[in-house]
Parts: sequence; C-alpha cells; structure tokens
Amino acid sequence: MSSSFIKVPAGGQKIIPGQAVPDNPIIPFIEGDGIGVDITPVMIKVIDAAVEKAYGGKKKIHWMEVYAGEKSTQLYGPDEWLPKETFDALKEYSVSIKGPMTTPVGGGIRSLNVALRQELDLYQCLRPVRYFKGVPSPLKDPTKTDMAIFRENTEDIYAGIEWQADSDGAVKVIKFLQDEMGVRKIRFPEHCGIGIKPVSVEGTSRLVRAAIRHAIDNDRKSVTLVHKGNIMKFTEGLFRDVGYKLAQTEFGAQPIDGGPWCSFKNPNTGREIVIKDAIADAFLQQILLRPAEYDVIACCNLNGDYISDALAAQVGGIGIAPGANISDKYACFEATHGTAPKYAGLDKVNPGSLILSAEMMLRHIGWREAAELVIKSMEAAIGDKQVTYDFARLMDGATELSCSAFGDAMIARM
Ligand SMILES: NC(=O)C1=CN([C@@H]2O[C@H](COP(=O)(O)OP(=O)(O)OC[C@H]3O[C@@H](n4cnc5c(N)ncnc54)[C@H](OP(=O)(O)O)[C@@H]3O)[C@@H](O)[C@H]2O)C=CC1
Ligand SMILES: O=C(O)CCC(=O)C(=O)O
Ligand SMILES: [Mg+2]
Repeated sequence: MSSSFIKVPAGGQKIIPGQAVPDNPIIPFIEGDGIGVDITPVMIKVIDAAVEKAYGGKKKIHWMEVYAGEKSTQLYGPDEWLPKETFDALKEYSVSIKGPMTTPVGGGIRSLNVALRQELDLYQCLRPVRYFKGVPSPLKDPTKTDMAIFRENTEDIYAGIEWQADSDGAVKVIKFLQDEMGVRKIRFPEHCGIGIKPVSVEGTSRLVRAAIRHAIDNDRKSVTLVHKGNIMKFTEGLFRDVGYKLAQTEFGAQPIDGGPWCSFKNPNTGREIVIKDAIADAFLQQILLRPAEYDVIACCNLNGDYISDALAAQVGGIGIAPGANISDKYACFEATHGTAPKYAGLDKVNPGSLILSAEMMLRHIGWREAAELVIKSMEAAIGDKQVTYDFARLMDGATELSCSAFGDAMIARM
C-alpha cells in the first residue's frame, strides 16, 4: 500500500504536545462505519458553529479526514482496514476524533477500535456520565448519577489474545496448560477456544494514577476500584491491590479503620478523597440503587465496557454518552456507542454522543468557551423537547427530529 488519500488542509497547523494549541489546529477525523456517515458531519457542523460563535473567526478547526474501517477498504483496497498513513496522521497531529467502527462477532477482523487504542497506547478510556436536565431516564432521580469512568484500555481479555477452538494454537496452549502448568480445570478441553487475560502492575498503575489525579483536579469525593478480584485473583485482584497500594505510596492515602479503604486530603481543596473498591456484579446493582455514592470509577477493560453502557442508560442511553481515549501524548475522542447498523444512513440517530465527545476535545485543547456553548445549546434543545427518536419515544410531548435537524436545533440555540 503506497497510495495516499489524506489531504492536509491548507492554512492549518499541527497541535504539538507540550506546546500552545494554535488557533487553526488540524484535527484528523475518522468518519466511522454505520451511523458514522450520519453523526460525523453533524458533529463537525455543530462544533464549527460553536467555535465561530465563541471566537468570532479568530479560531477555527481545520478538519482533516483520515480513513479506517469500511471506507478505508473502499479507497485503499479490500484488506486495508487501518492504513499506515492513518496511524501516522493520528500520531503526527496528536488530537483526533473518530466515529464508531464495526467489529464482526466470531470470525473476521479483530476490533479496529481496540487496535487503535493499543497501537497509540491510549491507555485511559475516560467516559464521563452525567445527567442533562430533561433527558428521559429509568431512575427516580437521575441527577444523582454523576461519574467519570476510567477504563483501562490496552490490556485484559479485551486485548484479544485468544485461539479458535481446534486451531493449532488452541490445541497447543491447552496442552501446555495441562502438561506443563498442571491445569486440570478445563472442563471440556476438546474443541475448546481459549483466551488469555493480561493485567499488569504497570498498566494498572498508570490507569489508577490518572483516575486519582482526575479526582484531585475535579474535587471528587471518591475513586472506586471496580473488579472481580474474588474470582480472578491474580488479574482483577491485582488491579484492586495495585490500586490501593498506589493510592498509599503516591498520594499518601491512609487506611480507614484498618483498610483496605483508604483516604487522603485533596492537596488543592483540603477535602478528603476516599479510595474504595467494589466487586463488579454488586457494583452494577449499586449504581442503580445508590448512584450518589460513586464519583470516579477505575476498572479493567472489559468491566469498563459493560459499565459504560449500563451507566449511560441511567442518564438517557448511549445516544448521549461521550468518551476519550487518552495517552500521555495523544488523545482520540469517540462516542461510547457503536455503528448501530440498522440506522445507518437514515439521518435518524442521536449525534449527541459524538458531539459531546468533541466537546471533551474542545476542553482538552483549552477551548472552554466553545465547549460551554455546546453544552448550553444541547441543554436548550433538550429543554425545548427537540430531540432525536431515542429520547422522543420516552418523553411526553417531544418533537422527534432527525440527526441533522437536532444538530441544527443546537446551533439555533447557541
Ligand atoms: N467504539 C466503537 O467504535 C464501537 C463499536 N462497536 C461496534 O458497533 C457494532 C454494532 O454494535 P451494537 O452492539 O449493535 O451496539 P451499538 O452501540 O452500535 O447499538 C446498540 C443500540 O444502541 C442504540 N444506539 C446506538 N447508538 C445510538 C445513537 N447514536 N443514537 C441513539 N441510539 C443509539 C440503538 O438502540 P435502539 O435499537 O434501542 O434504537 C442501537 O440499536 C458492532 O460491530 C460493535 O463491535 C460497538 C461499540 C463501540
Ligand atoms: O471495538 C468494538 O467493536 C467494540 C468496542 C466497545 O464496545 C467499546 O469500546 O465500548
Ligand atoms: Mg462498548
């Protein structure tokens, strides 16, 4: 593959990590599969309008399309799902945004989303979950759900280290486990797929460190380590133990009543931050019944995937659930939801999740005034009951708007 399809927009400048963000940054975007074709242009239109309104033309994003997923196979060739020039651009321009990408179940290609996170070492998946006034919710008081999920984004069973049943690899790994590791517990070793779950001290430490720093910077009351460490002792249990240890060694947390919960004073505000843990199954009921008790959540990759969608449902669903994949150098923003294939091209779905992901991106580059306009206009559109189908079907007296009309309704309210 040597073709280049990326056109660098004239008049834009690179964002260079550690340097001031230029007023004319080039931001690469991946349109995404499925509903990507609907939500990505609406996101761009809304963000451009907010930036224009906030800065009167002094600042402007120069969007640069880069290709991955189905669109990339159409351009570069049938097996080119994530071309090298896309990776290179995401690194070179350091801040980017992407639509969702399809991953087939069972066979076929491995997740391009996971590949991107791993290749760019975007180890923090930050998914804030909070309530917007007027949004339909199954909870009596959805305002109590206000959490920031820090999901480890590069390891765990999600890393996709696994072998298909009956493949040479599966047979070999199972034989190794039985013959050399003394494993007797594989219930049906014949015709058995097998996977590996890596959870490391280093991977856990950097994620929990980011979660605790977020709690400090945002004056949150607690960080909860969510895990299934009673069952998977040396992976999820490690996650919990390393998290507690790090809170003590790096942040000076002291055990509460003999531990393992511990706490320290926020150096900025003097208020106490509690580090606690919860076993994942119980946590999933606690967030519904006692959401006010949770602030910042730190968890392994797979648990974070489940928790993200479950928490999103408490405050309106994945149509309005934003996210960011962050490393120490790069950031790639993306919605929590996927490609919702049955709605692709219908101009129907909620673009809110990708728009709010872009809002996080605006804050990330320090364009707070534009970010606030995005929030204000979304609240105003929802407050006026001008919403997409997902909210309209749950709200009395709402006007159902198309995806693009919802974007326009936001712009009209900036
Ligand atoms: N980061 C990424 O790129 C992700 C990619 N995926 C991939 O997406 C594909 C489809 O996955 P699937 O399990 O169907 O999950 P999706 O998140 O794509 O969709 C599930 C359901 O969520 C609702 N939904 C999703 N997006 C929106 C939106 N913007 N507005 C309103 N409602 C929305 C719809 O509910 P309803 O039917 O009730 O209207 C939809 O049917 C898979 O290949 C999966 O691997 C999945 C998650 C993340
Ligand atoms: O990569 C995928 O297809 C799914 C990813 C996903 O569900 C997520 O990151 O929340
Ligand atoms: Mg998911």
